[in-house]
Amino acid sequence: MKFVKMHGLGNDFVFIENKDGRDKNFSELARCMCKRHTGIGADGLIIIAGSDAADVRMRIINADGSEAEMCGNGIRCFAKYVYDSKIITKTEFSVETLAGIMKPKIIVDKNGDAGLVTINMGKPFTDRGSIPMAGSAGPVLNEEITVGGEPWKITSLFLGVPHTVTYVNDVEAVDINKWGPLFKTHEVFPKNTNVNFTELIDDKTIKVRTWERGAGATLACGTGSCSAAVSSFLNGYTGRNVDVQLYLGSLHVEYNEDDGNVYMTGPAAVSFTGEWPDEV
Ligand SMILES: N[C@@H](CCC[C@H](N)C(=O)O)C(=O)O
Repeated sequence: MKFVKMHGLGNDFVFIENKDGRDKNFSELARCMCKRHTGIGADGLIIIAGSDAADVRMRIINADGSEAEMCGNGIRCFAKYVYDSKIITKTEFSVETLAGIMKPKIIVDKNGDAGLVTINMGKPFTDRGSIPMAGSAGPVLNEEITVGGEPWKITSLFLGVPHTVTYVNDVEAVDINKWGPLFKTHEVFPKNTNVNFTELIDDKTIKVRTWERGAGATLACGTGSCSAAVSSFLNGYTGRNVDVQLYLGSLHVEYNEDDGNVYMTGPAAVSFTGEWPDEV
């Protein structure tokens, strides 16, 4: 089985094409491929498949074998993959995901390949009941919960996947491997949560470190960056346009005033290609 290893600012994925088109359970394959020491090593497995509802379909299986609804860094890589390999020849197209239809826009580089990619991530939802934020009261801002015996203020929302944002003075000082799992399984999150420890730099810049459901601490999280940007705007800390600083670079996020959608722009890169034995 041919695979391509890609990453979006260090959030890394194995890509395979589901050529026969049948829906399969890819959990075990994801667990084996994603293992850092005995596999290819990745935060998730992404499957490229055909779609009746959009130009193409993306499935994302986390490193632990659980399937996520969406993946922000993954879909930028996905867009580069399908554009550079000519599965899709348009620079603007639609991708079916479990979180709905996403719309990538490719910015073509000087070699004719996909360079930066902008994704229309759709509208944020309130977290717990999946109520659209537009026209509703929106999420509860800075709600206090007790995690690991300590009080934390959180803003939770659903932007492709469930996210919680909590503000800290210094993200580097937070032991995210300690706190991440405690947030993830907290009783207030029926589908578990990803958690984004967020430091405010100025009204146009935030710094985010994410602990992900299904993958643990990652170098970047696209849906998490978007959630932290939306939360920062709703809390009155930033404007609608924010640069999100991550370990290996930045994502630009715009929470558009006119259409209520969230637009994320950032890089996507191929690390290497290879063959994986078919018998897992
Ligand atoms: N890294 C991703 C999010 C992947 C899904 C997440 N682990 C979940 O299960 O919710 C991103 O860039 O958005």
